[in-house]
Parts: sequence; C-alpha cells; structure tokens
Amino acid sequence: MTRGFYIGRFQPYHRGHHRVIEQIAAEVDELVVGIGSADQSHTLDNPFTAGERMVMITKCLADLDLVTYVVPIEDINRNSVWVSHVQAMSPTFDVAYSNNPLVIRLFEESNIDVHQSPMFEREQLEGTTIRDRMRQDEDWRELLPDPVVATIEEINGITRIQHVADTDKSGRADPE
Ligand SMILES: Nc1ncnc2c1ncn2[C@@H]1O[C@H](COP(=O)(O)OP(=O)(O)OP(=O)(O)O)[C@@H](O)[C@H]1O
Ligand SMILES: NC(=O)c1ccc[n+]([C@@H]2O[C@H](COP(=O)(O)O)[C@@H](O)[C@H]2O)c1
Repeated sequence: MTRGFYIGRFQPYHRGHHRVIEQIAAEVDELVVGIGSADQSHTLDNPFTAGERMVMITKCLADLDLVTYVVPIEDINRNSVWVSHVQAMSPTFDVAYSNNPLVIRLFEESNIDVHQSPMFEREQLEGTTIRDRMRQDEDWRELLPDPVVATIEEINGITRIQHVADTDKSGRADPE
C-alpha cells in the first residue's frame, strides 16, 4: 500500500491541481491532500478559509477511485521543523508531491522522496491569474472544476475578493 501527500495553498483549487491529482491517482493507493497556509484567509493572496478549501477539494475528489484525506496545515515560523509539523498533522505517507522549491528541499532534507509533476496550461491554470480575473470581473469559471465554482458562488467569494482587494490596497476597510 502506497500513500502520497500533495501540498498546496489551493487558493482556489483549479483544473491544474485536479490534473495533477488524476496523475497521482495512477501511482498511489491513497492520497493526503495538505491544505497549506490553513490559518490564512480573507486576503488577496489567500481569500478562502481552510474550511472552504476543504469543501472545494473534497467534492472534486469524490468521483476519483482513490482513498483521500484532506488535512489543513497551518504555517509555522520555523522552516526547519515544518516537515515534523506536517507529519504531526497528516496520516503517514511514503512520497510527497510538490513543485515548490522550498517544500522539495525541506522534504528531501528529511529523507522523504519527492515527485514533481508537469505544469498543465500554466499560462491560465495559476491561482494568482485566477484571483486576478475574479478581482477584475473577468472569466474565471472555465478554469475551475464545477464543485469549486459552486462553492465560490455559495460563499459570495467574488464579492469577498473584490472587497479585500480594496482593503489590501488602502490598508483599512472600505468605510462605505
Ligand atoms: N497548472 C498546474 N499544473 C500542475 N501543477 C500545478 C499547476 N498549478 C499549480 N500547480 C502545483 O500545485 C501545487 C500547489 O499549487 P498552489 O496551490 O500554490 O497553486 P498555484 O496555481 O501555483 O497558485 P498561486 O499562484 O496562488 O501560488 C504546487 O506544487 C504547484 O506547483
Ligand atoms: N514554515 C512553514 O510554515 C512552511 C514551510 C514550507 C511550506 N509551507 C507551506 O506549504 C504550502 C506550499 O504550498 P504551495 O506550493 O502552494 O506554495 C504553503 O501553504 C506554504 O506556506 C510552510
């Protein structure tokens, strides 16, 4: 039995992430999806809460033939002990999946095998680009799996992003 661990911020979970997980599903029996920066929300870079991201991801994974666990992982202020922190929060795993250079380094220094994945349609399947489109009222739905679109609509996510964008810029809440 092989269990993998895929970490990301998933702000939001998009079609690129889903293609990565579909590929991972061919390599492992079980997968832990770590929701990184779980303590962050309501900012331009991290608009969605850990709970909202759990809903998005859990609904997208429901149709896959794969046992999955979605685990929120808060940031901590010491990179040197981050892998231990992850291990304390997650079911044990045999291989980690990430393209993030710091994450790869930290896992490899702890002797954990890391696999990288190809980037799919990166010119548009990128969280930063998708959040920019949401902020500017441009098309974003086609870049996300349907359950993610539904979750964002349920929580009025676009209004939130546009509001925090104003707040982030001015450094204070919009007085209106
Ligand atoms: N289009 C994609 N194809 C394959 N892997 C991706 C794609 N987008 C992101 N990833 C990978 O998924 C993991 C989690 O990514 P993350 O949640 O940071 O998304 P992101 O699209 O890079 O968002 P942001 O722009 O907010 O950093 C990272 O290892 C990242 O390299
Ligand atoms: N010291 C820490 O808390 C630490 C170190 C490395 C990665 N992380 C987190 O792991 C996640 C990595 O995901 P991304 O590849 O999406 O950036 C992020 O949420 C990042 O904050 C945290």
